[in-house]
Amino acid sequence: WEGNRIKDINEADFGRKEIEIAEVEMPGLMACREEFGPSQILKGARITGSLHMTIQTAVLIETLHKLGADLRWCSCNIFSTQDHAAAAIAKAGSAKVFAWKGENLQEYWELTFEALNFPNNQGPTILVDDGGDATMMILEGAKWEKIYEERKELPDPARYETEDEKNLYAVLKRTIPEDPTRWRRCIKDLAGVSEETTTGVHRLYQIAKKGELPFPAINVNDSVTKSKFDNVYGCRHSLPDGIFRATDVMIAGKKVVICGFGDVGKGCAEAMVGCGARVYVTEIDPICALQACMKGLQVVRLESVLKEADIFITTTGNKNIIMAEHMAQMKNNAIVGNIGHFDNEIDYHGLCNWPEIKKVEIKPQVERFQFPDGHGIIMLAQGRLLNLGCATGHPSFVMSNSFTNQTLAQIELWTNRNTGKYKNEVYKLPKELDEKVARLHLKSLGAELTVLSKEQADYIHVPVEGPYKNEDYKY
Ligand SMILES: NC(=O)c1ccc[n+]([C@@H]2O[C@H](COP(=O)([O-])OP(=O)(O)OC[C@H]3O[C@@H](n4cnc5c(N)ncnc54)[C@H](O)[C@@H]3O)[C@@H](O)[C@H]2O)c1
Ligand SMILES: O=C(Nc1ccc2nc(N3CCOCC3)sc2c1)c1ccc(CN2C(=O)C=NC2=O)cc1
Repeated sequence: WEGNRIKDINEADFGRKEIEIAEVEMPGLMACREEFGPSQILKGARITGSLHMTIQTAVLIETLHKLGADLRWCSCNIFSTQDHAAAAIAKAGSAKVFAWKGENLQEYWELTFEALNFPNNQGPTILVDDGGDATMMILEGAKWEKIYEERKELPDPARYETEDEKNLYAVLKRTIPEDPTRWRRCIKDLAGVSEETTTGVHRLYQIAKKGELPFPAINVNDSVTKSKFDNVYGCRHSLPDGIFRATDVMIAGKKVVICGFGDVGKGCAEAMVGCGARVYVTEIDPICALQACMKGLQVVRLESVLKEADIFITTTGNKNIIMAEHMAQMKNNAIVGNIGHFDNEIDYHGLCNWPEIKKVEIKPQVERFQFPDGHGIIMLAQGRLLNLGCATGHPSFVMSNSFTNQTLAQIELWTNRNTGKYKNEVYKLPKELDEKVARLHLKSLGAELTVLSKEQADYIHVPVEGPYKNEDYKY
């Protein structure tokens, strides 16, 4: 399809049907269209997005488009694109899309370049990033342009360690000689970036700390209405979703171990209690452990429950939580899954290399590993995020909260591109906007907010219209 690079335009109608369903579940985005659409507040903006090309992201894209922006979009993960979502956006012309499920790394970086390459060799004027790859391409591109200007040659991409780096620099090596000032022009044109996740935000703070951030950045990840929704409510919904789709196991009456009792662990434990399980928690942090006790949960060491628990879920964001040695001691057909960090909470590699282990794929993303003694364990999503591998990630309503933050952040960056309000630093959205995101999601749930009297507002020292909490309030 002219100007797009997607898998199959024939999936567009299916995508459109799912987008229309998702819109009803994304009231915050629909409210933004109502409020900011008439004024075309993003008119003139060129937005590049590097964020999972899913049905929910399609609703974000069409919201930004309806606010007047011109968009080009790629995914931030080689597997996360839903091809029917990409096709629907391409067919509607809401954005030019450069993404398909199952990209290789060379394609991934070529597609990221395409998303950054507007007509007439222009770059974006605002950026939506998830994990920081688009930001990195721009910053590394500007760095390599200076090298090229001085030496009239560029380093060999093969010098880099990872396949990721090799492929990123291969794109830069090809494109810089064609237009040796592109990336510096892009930086000059950019009003800023709004970053979706912890990883990307961490990278931005590191760059800013070195004084090397050349445009403003808004940390969407740490909006309460983003992180609590992603971490607590998103996982509370999608953990059982993934387990049910993968195993059809009856959770009620079973012993479930949740490793980690942070935001994700709290959501997961609550879901498992709701399913009628007996829930055990492992923790390193005494405060989180005490919180688990206050919920009536048993705080244990993993080693103490290996032989009796039925389901083990890691949520720690740490590595080496469940090792092959642990799984060798588990009861027959114990279920093991991860919903925390990418793929190193569970020792999947060690399990695959256990002497005389037998691996049988029950169905995609569900494997049974049988030990020499005949007992086996059921591994979900190869130890990767089971809510993505075995289900469809977070539900639309959860993403509506995240993406309404993204939309408000894009408006902030664009409308303040010439006001000097934002310096080349990393900002969180003001609490008023965080509260606004929450407000935009109440009506569809039938919630009725109470309004403070002036006297009450003065009594608790807050404005009648908010913000209602101070910056370090723990929701
Ligand atoms: N799958 C998803 O959709 C999804 C969504 C949001 C977050 N996450 C990921 O989940 C992870 C956790 O996120 P979070 O917001 O809950 O973080 P968090 O820091 O709030 O919680 C992690 C908890 O694990 C505990 N922990 C660390 N090491 C441990 C160990 N060895 N044993 C037991 N407990 C240990 C910590 O004390 C902490 O309480 C992160 O990697 C995050 O990126 C995944
Ligand atoms: O990462 C995401 N998705 C994803 C899907 C499949 C997949 N398959 C993989 N592999 C690994 C190697 O072996 C083959 C299989 S990795 C992988 C990743 C992802 C994250 C957040 C949102 C945010 N989100 C929602 O949750 C809902 N809408 C959203 O935009 C989406 C996808």
